[in-house]
Amino acid sequence: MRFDLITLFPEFFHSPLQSGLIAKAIAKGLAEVHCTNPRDFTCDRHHKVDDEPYGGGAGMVLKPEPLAAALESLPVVTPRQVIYLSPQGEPMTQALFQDLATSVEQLVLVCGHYEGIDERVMTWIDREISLGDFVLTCGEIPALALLNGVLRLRPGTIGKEESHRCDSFSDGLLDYPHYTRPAEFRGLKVPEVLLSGNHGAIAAWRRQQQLERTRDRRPDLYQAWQAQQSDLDSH
Ligand SMILES: CN(C)c1cccc(CNc2ccc(C(N)=O)cn2)c1
Repeated sequence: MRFDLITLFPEFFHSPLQSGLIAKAIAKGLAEVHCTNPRDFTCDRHHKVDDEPYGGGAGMVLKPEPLAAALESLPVVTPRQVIYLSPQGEPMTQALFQDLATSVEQLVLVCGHYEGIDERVMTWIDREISLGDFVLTCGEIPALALLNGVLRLRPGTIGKEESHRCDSFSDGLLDYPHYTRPAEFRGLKVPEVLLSGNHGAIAAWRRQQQLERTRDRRPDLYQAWQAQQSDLDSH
């Protein structure tokens, strides 16, 4: 899978792409990541990439020419999606990551800054996606999150396929609590059932934990899950 990051700050991505499972996936050739800086596509003496908004108002807007030139400079690998990260986009979810991980071979991620990009650049954009309902100084952080979440789902990135199965959001419920050695830590014990070796009881306890935690912490997810359950029951 090829990721093209359109960013004014390519150095932002250096360290995150050199550590952890993402670095291993890149080293294994599961993905290649390229950064393209719109500033390299400016023609004026000052390498201007932003300008004041027409119609007035605070902040700056990214100019269309450097962005469009940067986008047009990229190799095209199909199937591809050109994604713009902004607070106005569709929210990132595990389902969205699953969709992207299985449907494209190239992801172009356009990282906005300031107040955003000139609307005419949307001609080159297929999809607008948001990390959540908040504003950051840059689109690089959401782009890194999306790259991470999508690459993680590609076969081979995280060893045991098993670890996808229990993703918090893959079955619509939050995850159950996890424990590891020692069995007692500062007087705090591991729930007996987990030490029992009774796999049926363990699975039941974990499911119960998922339901309780989702009900208590995320009533929105819990209701969606209940609705999905009644759909399943009625068929
Ligand atoms: C309208 N505006 C302020 C703006 C528009 C575009 C980009 C940026 C750069 N900042 C970002 C980018 C994405 C997200 C997100 N939620 O994904 C949050 N902040 C800001």
